[in-house]
Amino acid sequence: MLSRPSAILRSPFVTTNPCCRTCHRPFSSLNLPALHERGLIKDMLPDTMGTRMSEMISKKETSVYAGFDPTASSLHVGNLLPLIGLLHFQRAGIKPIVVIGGATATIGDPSGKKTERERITSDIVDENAAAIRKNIDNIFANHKKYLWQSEEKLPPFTIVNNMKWYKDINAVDFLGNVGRHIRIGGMLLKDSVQTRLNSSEGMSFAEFSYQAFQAYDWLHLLKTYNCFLQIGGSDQMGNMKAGYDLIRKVTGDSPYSLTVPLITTETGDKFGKSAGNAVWLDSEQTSTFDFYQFFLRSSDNDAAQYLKLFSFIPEKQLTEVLESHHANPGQRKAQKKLAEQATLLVHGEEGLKTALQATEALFNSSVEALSTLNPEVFPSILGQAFVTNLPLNSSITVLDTVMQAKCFQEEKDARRVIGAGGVYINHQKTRVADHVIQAGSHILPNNITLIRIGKKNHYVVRWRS
Ligand SMILES: Nc1ncnc2c1ncn2[C@@H]1O[C@H](COP(=O)(O)OP(=O)(O)OP(=O)(O)O)[C@@H](O)[C@H]1O
Ligand SMILES: N[C@@H](Cc1ccc(O)cc1)C(=O)O
Repeated sequence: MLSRPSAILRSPFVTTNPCCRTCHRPFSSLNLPALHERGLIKDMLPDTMGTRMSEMISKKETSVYAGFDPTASSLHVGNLLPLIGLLHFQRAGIKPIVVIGGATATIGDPSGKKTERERITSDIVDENAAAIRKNIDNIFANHKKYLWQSEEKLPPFTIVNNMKWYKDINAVDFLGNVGRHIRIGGMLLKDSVQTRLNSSEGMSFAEFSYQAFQAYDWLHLLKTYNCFLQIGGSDQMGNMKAGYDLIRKVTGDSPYSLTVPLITTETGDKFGKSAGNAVWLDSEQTSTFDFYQFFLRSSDNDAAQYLKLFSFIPEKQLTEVLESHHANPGQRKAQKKLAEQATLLVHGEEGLKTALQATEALFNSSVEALSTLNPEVFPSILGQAFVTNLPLNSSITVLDTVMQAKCFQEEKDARRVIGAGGVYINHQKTRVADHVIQAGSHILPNNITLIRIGKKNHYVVRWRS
């Protein structure tokens, strides 16, 4: 589910290049109206793009940035959207900068939070920063390798931790040089502040000051990388406005911010860390298979919208996919294309191959696909807890196997469900608990056994001789 892009009837852009609706190459130069049409742009500040900014973009006189606080050990699907925004700019020859908020993570962004974040130690922040740097590196590398079908060279991207500049600025200098340009009135008006001030918990000075740090980041990037553009989720507009005001005040120049829509659940909650419903980009936390399945399971409406947001497929091809999908929705062509493109971006060709093979093996009941999967990939497909290594023992029974694989807590439950026909071994129903496990039928050539309880609970045993 996605919050709808705000309706902007009149185009808010000064168009410097024509819409590439019919071109086959995906966005050879930045086409903001086309991105807007795709639903990737929710709001803008200022709310129209002036001639000067359009020119800076077309002459590539600016870079563009988005920031991510390392408050978890992986990014998630929601964070993908600002990154995809950066990639669209990179495709147009504009240098993308990713800020990892090593400093800001210790302060805690109050945007969209009902309560203050727990303080994280700097050791954990450093570990998280290294982990999300890997996510980001992979995404840029996969995009270049699998999704950029052009001879043109992409400009290099930069990842920078904001601790790099904060470690050299002391509090007195920060307040003296930066704080004096930021007006309390504007800070108080932010939704993130108002919500907290009206709550029983109130707000700490640290969280209140967060917007000043994000504002200064932008000023610093403007001076260092000529960065006039910032992208973030729509919950970031308040922080971006603080940066916009600071830059105007200090430099007299006008920067520009764009927000992407927030991906939400059916109940309207933002997909993310705090909501506890994240689909992680790190395959140790959400397997490539589950990642693929998340997109494959989306509703027809979401799939149509997500394809525009999460893929780089040009408009014409997108229309073809959707027309073909609507002609026969049962084939789920839109969902398959979406899952394929998002998985390629995050997990590359290898990840997509594993996800497709696992889908065949688990959901399309293909014993052949199951037998050709590398036993080492099962922990990443199912999760470590659902994979058990067992010694090959000539007299082990079906009952022993399901108990040792921790499919049931009590033997009596295992016997009852097996007797009722609820246990499948390598997709074959098995009703006899005391049958001895046989190589060939129960144990596949890759030395694994797939156990399914009911419709969708999968366990794997890897046999070791
Ligand atoms: N569900 C989402 N849809 C679109 N953008 C998102 C989503 N979740 C986060 N973002 C964006 O990703 C960037 C980094 O977000 P952030 O580090 O705050 O992640 P988060 O998951 O929102 O964390 P938390 O839930 O702890 O606030 C921000 O620009 C934010 O707006
Ligand atoms: N405040 C952003 C992360 C961020 C950090 C530093 C920045 O300069 C920009 C963005 C968030 O929590 O989502």
